[in-house]
Order: sequence, then structure tokens, then C-alpha cells
Amino acid sequence: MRVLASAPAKIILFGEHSVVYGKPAIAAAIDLRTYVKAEFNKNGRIRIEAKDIRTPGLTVSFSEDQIYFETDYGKAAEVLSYVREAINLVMKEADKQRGVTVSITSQIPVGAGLGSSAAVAVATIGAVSKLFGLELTPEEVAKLGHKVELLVQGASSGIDPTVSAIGGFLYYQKGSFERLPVIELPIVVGYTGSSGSTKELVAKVRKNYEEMPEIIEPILTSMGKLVEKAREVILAEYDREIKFKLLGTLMNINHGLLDALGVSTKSLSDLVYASREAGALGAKITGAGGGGCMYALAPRKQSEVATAIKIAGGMPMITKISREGLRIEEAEK
Ligand SMILES: Nc1ncnc2c1ncn2[C@@H]1O[C@H](COP(=O)(O)OP(=O)(O)OP(=O)(O)O)[C@@H](O)[C@H]1O
Ligand SMILES: C[C@@](O)(CCO)CC(=O)[O-]
Ligand SMILES: [Mg+2]
Repeated sequence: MRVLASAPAKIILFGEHSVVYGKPAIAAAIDLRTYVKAEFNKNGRIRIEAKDIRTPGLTVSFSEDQIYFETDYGKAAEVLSYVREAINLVMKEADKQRGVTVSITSQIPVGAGLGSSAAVAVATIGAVSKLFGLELTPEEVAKLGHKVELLVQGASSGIDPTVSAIGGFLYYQKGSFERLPVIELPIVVGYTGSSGSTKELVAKVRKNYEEMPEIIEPILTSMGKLVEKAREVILAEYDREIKFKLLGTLMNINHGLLDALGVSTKSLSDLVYASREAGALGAKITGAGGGGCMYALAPRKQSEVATAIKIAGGMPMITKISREGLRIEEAEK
């Protein structure tokens, strides 16, 4: 049997990092996907083929106590840890051990704040669970995806695997979510081209928090409050212009607070300011930061903002919200 599953990237509109401390956040799935094909093999090993991760052509096989590298790139085992943990968790859930080959192709830049780790975990859980005959609901896949992130990163709010598994536009807090109405958001994502590790950035914020809780706690509380405000604005009956203006202001405040937490970089802030100067109503980091992506809200100014991002040295992407989360593309007997 062979199963092909896919899961989307996400942007965090408001509330990254503070969500790890139990505050709410708002995120949306977007139309970039990771595809995972899973099939049984006869040699009893787990074989992972990651075709487009930065270590090109990476293939790793492992059995219970050994890892077989078919390329000699140093950090291979670590790079594939999300996929390995996802396969292990599904096998535990199914209470079965069999040789499985998993092949991954992805449209999502890695370490760029667009949830590539969650998408690869969710698509792997989707494909492998179907292969083992488990019928998991998207919520169950999201919970397993959260476990994978906790195992690999040490800390995770679970927002990324939840939005990747469920799709659409979500308000999320401590493992629970509410679907928000999907509004067409005129956004532009700007990619700095550099990457940041979510594990390291979450640890950096934790260190500051532990050293200076009296300074960091109020920042996190403000972030939580601005997310509540953003939810109110999204659900209100205002006309679109007013809504976008208010959301833009909240984005700018959120960016300033993320900068105060130490997760922005010069390139990210350059793209943020270039977008605002080109007419965006708001611009902020999306995801863990330390490199990766920002996004701008730019009604009727998307192409101007895209050009400004390019001139400032970034790569603009005009994306749409994806209503669909995890998708089983094919399941062949
Ligand atoms: N196509 C892929 N194949 C295999 N592993 C992948 C793939 N894409 C992402 N990963 C895993 O996810 C890691 C990057 O995850 P990380 O959480 O640091 O960034 P992100 O998920 O892209 O951004 P963010 O968490 O800020 O949204 C990679 O180092 C790798 O372990
Ligand atoms: C930085 C963070 O808040 C978002 C990463 O996309 C981490 C998490 O919520 O698990
Ligand atoms: Mg991630």
C-alpha cells in the first residue's frame, strides 16, 4: 500500500512566542504545502528521503538502534528529527513496527517562520497513520503533531501543527482553537532568505524570561491583549477599510513587542519598514523570527509592497489562506 498526504504552511498573524506562555494567538494556513509519500518496505527499516531540504538528496534509514546515512552530511539525524518522531509516534499509536519508506517534497522554505516543521510532521503523521490503517481525526493528528514538536524542540504551543492539520483561520490558546471566518486578507509575505531555528529562538525568549520576568511578563501580557483585540476586530461588523486599519496598527505594535523580545533581525526589520513605507497598513515578523519571514497587510498596495520588499533585499510571496489542512491525496492498495 502507498499513501500520499499533504499539509499546509501557516502564517501567525498575531501572538507568536507569547502563545508558548499560554496567551492566545491567531494563525492561518496558507497555500504552500509539504507532500509526504509513505509505503511499506521489505527490509524492516525506516527510510526517509528528504529531497529538498537544504542538505540536498538527504536519505537516512534507521532501525531501532542504528541510523544508516546514505549521504554523509553532518547534522542529518537532527535535520530529520521531526519526521522520525512523527513516524515513531504513529507506530506507537498503532502498536505495530514495520519497515516504512517515507519520501518528502516541500514547497515551504525551511526555518522561515512558515511552519515547515509542523507541516512535515502533520503530513508524515497523516500518511503513515493511513498506511497503518489508523483513522485519525484532524484534531488527533494536530495533537500528535504537537507531541512531535515538544519532543524535538522541548517547547511548543501546538499552534503550528494545529493550523496545519485543521486549515483555515484559527484563534488558538493552550491546545484549544476556535475557527474564525476566513476573510480575504490582502497580504504579502517577505522572506529574508535566511533561517532561524524555532527551538533556539523559543529558548532565547525563555532565558530572558527567567532572568528578567518582571520585564518580559508585561510584554507577553500585552501581546495576549492585542491578540484579543485583533479577534474582536476580525469578528466585528466594521467595514473592511476600518478593520484593516485597526489590524495594521495591532500588527505594528506586535512587531515592536517581538523586537523587544529579541527575535527580530536587521533584515526582518528592513523588510517591515520598507513595506510600511510602500503603503502597508501594518507589517510584522511571522513565526519564530531570527531570520525567515515577515508579512505585510497591504490593501490595494500588494504589488507596491512586493516591489519594496524586493528592493530591500527580500523575496516577496503573495499567498492566500488555505481552507484545507491535512489532505490525503492518494491511497493505493
Ligand atoms: N521538507 C522537509 N523535510 C524534512 N524535514 C523538514 C522539512 N521541512 C522542515 N523540516 C524540519 O523542520 C526544521 C525547521 O523547523 P523550525 O521549526 O526551526 O522552522 P519552521 O517550522 O520553518 O518555522 P516556524 O517554526 O518559525 O514556523 C528543519 O530543520 C527540519 O528538521
Ligand atoms: C515561536 C512560536 O510561537 C511559533 C512558531 O511558528 C512557537 C510555538 O508557538 O510553538
Ligand atoms: Mg517550526
